[in-house]
Amino acid sequence: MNPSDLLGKAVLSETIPRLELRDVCRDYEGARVVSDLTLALMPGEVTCLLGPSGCGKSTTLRIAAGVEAPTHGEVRIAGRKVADPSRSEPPEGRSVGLMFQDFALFPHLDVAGNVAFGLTCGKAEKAARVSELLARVGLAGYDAKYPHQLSGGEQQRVALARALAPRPAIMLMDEPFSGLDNRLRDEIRDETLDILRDEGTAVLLVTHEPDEAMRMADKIALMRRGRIVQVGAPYTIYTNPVDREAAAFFSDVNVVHGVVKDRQTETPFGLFLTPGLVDGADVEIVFRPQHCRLDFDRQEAPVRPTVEHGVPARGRVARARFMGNQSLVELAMDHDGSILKAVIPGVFMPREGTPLVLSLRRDHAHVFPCVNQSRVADPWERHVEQAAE
Ligand SMILES: Nc1ncnc2c1ncn2[C@@H]1O[C@H](COP(=O)(O)OP(=O)(O)OP(=O)(O)O)[C@@H](O)[C@H]1O
Repeated sequence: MNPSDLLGKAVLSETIPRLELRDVCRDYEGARVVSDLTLALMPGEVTCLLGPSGCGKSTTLRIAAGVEAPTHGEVRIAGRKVADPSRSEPPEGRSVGLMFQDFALFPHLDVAGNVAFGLTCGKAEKAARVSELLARVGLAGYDAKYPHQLSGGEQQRVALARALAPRPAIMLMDEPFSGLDNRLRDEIRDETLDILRDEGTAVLLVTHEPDEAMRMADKIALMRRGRIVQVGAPYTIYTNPVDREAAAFFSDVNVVHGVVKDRQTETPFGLFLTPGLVDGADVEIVFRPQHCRLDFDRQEAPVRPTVEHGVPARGRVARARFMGNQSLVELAMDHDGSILKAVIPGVFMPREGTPLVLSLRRDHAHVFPCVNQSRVADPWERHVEQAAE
């Protein structure tokens, strides 16, 4: 059976989202755990719902699967409404494949029985699909083995074959690789992705690991406290974070504080333009340790400011650690004693107390108004203009 059959003869279009969540909310005991969530998954696209523990990722996935109903909003599959607060079709009618961390193969069924479990076609067709899938996941000839005779990675492959068997239009995966050790995880993750892409399945993968999302996703939907705060390609999300918290979700960040004056902000690293913000607004300049440069502080040949790296600021080494293929140097800054971190490729282990100058890639620095700033009531200029109208 193919996905079109499962969707009641609806033709699966390449231009209609396979899965759409529109303004979905979910309340538990009066508390809203998913808020106004809108998301569309296109065929063959892997979307990662990424966010910290408890932000509502699994709840969103369960609503997409049909295990739970939305309190508000609707779910559409291939353009057809399958759930709103008054009605929610069960998972069987949705053409969704499910893969969870606890992949729970049926222990009393052999591998072939597990893979064939969701198939309703004739015996010969079933056998053909099972062989095809076992070959696809690298387990040809494992048909008669039982789950307890398989390694964790092999069990995971069987779970994938089982989920793919009915050719679901959508695959919903909740931390499916977290039970595997690192090397196996990378391998299985990549293989799984290749298979899902080949099958043209739209994938929604829940994870709290930024590395996993960056590695797997065509599109990341970053969630926080029940809401999607940013959606985009991994590169975009990483290089253009929507705020400090979004930046800090992917790596350590350095933060330098400043106050807006005449649409710009003076810092020990030079001036930053801060258009749209009112005088007196507190801002933070956020940059990743990877985007820092360190130089020795030579009085006779001082480091000059450049367009790319701006003005260097002085500090002394507080700590240096070797991290494998790079070194992490923590610098106590002369201007305020704060610690800023720099990641330097290769081995760079200066002694504690060594004077260094730190500069940053200005094109990778982000300026955000402080979230809990107190100096002005509202940092945005437009509000002041609107109020004056
Ligand atoms: N059945 C339930 N009844 C009451 N509260 C629930 C229920 N399911 C989830 N919650 C709450 O909803 C919030 C979101 O939970 P959810 O499992 O969706 O988060 P998550 O982002 O997937 O977290 P994790 O990464 O830890 O699995 C949490 O505060 C959780 O305690």
